[in-house]
Amino acid sequence: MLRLAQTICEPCSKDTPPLDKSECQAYLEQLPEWRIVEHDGIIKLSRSFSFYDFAKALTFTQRVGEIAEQAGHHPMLITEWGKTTVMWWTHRINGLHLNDFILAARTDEVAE
Ligand SMILES: C[C@H](O)[C@H](O)[C@H]1CNC2=NC(N)=NC(=O)C2=N1
Repeated sequence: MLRLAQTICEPCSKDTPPLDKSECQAYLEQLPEWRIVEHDGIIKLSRSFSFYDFAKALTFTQRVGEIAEQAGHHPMLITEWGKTTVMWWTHRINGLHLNDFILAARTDEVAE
């Protein structure tokens, strides 16, 4: 099984089909803290990270923003006192793509 965090994101066209449930479940084995949720009618990858205070949550938010910019693939970030919630999905296909799982794995790496 590929190590998600080290996998290179791949180009995604609007005709690319979203991953199906079994594909998502397979990738999710490497992301035990993440959940697949339906939010605004779209299937997304979601995880909340807890922090000591708002400043720590904000620092983490900035780090996730940096890996998103590097990859050209961006999450929804909800930052509040002591917590940041990250949701990944691919807008272009209104669903989940391998890139979302890669970025979720990289998100876990910057949380440490
Ligand atoms: C033009 C730009 O590269 C595209 O709009 C990118 C930007 N970041 C993105 N992020 C996510 N999550 N999904 C996308 O489809 C997407 N598209």
